[in-house]
Amino acid sequence: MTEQQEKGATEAIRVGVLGAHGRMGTEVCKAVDAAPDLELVASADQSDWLGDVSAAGAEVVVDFTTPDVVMDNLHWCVDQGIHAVVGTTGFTEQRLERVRGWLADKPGVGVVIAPNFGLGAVLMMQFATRAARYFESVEIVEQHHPRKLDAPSGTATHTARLIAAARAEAGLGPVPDATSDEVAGARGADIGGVRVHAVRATGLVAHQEVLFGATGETLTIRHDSYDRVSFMPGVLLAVRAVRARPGLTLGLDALLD
Ligand SMILES: NC(=O)C1=CN([C@@H]2O[C@H](COP(=O)(O)OP(=O)(O)OC[C@H]3O[C@@H](n4cnc5c(N)ncnc54)[C@H](O)[C@@H]3O)[C@@H](O)[C@H]2O)C=CC1
Ligand SMILES: O=C(O)C1=N[C@H](C(=O)O)C[C@H](O)C1
Repeated sequence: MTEQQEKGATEAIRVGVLGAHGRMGTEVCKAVDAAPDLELVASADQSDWLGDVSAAGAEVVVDFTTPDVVMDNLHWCVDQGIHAVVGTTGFTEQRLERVRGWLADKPGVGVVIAPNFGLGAVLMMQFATRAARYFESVEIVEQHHPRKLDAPSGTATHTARLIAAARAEAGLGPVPDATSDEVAGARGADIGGVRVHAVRATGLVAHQEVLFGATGETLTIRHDSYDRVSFMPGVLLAVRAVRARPGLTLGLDALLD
């Protein structure tokens, strides 16, 4: 039996990829193509017509495009009744609310949006959330390749929000910081009271450190993606799960558990 016949015999999930020519999209196409239970039916980039993706029968669309187009893509998917797995960054709380609104009108459709599909990165965020209540100080340093469009990264932003929520729940006040005289930007961005610093350098892929401090000790939690294949197990996990998860799933945590 050929691989194609095998896929047909087991009713493979029909997958379309948006941003297919990009760094992530290229890897996703390869990973979907290599998975015996998935079939790559459409691979579209910015000059392609989205109608071709639905015409090809995609049941699940994977989006790794850019923050300025992802909302239109996602709206289109939900409208068409196509499930979506989204890795593209730029999801503010307002954007997530809009997605929830679209999904309310399409109760059968599932959307998974994950700021990071690396399983190690998901664990790094979980460990950081767990540690947050025990340390009065915390800062995040994210490091990425220089072609990244946004800063701070989606992962760092999400981590900062998780830590801020854990600190608030534990009744911690603001982090101690006497700095009042700074060159603009020297102390990084402030996300929910957590300072986030973004480094861009050739040779990097995607890396993050969360530095906690208390009297007499520090704890550093670090994750490194050296290759974009590191995101693929998480992407495929979401592709396999999304059809059975109507509504919005934020992050991979629920899928891992
Ligand atoms: N959640 C995660 O685990 C990860 C998320 N990302 C995020 O994914 C996004 C893409 O990252 P990269 O692949 O590095 O970027 P990239 O720039 O290499 O790829 C983006 C691709 O999207 C295409 N594109 C632009 N507009 C489009 C449209 N309207 N329809 C279809 N395709 C369109 C571009 O032509 C390009 O090929 C970024 O937001 C990045 O931060 C990246 C790595 C992991
Ligand atoms: O642009 C990237 O490369 C990455 N983007 C995501 C982010 O902004 O967090 C995930 C990962 O860090 C790689």
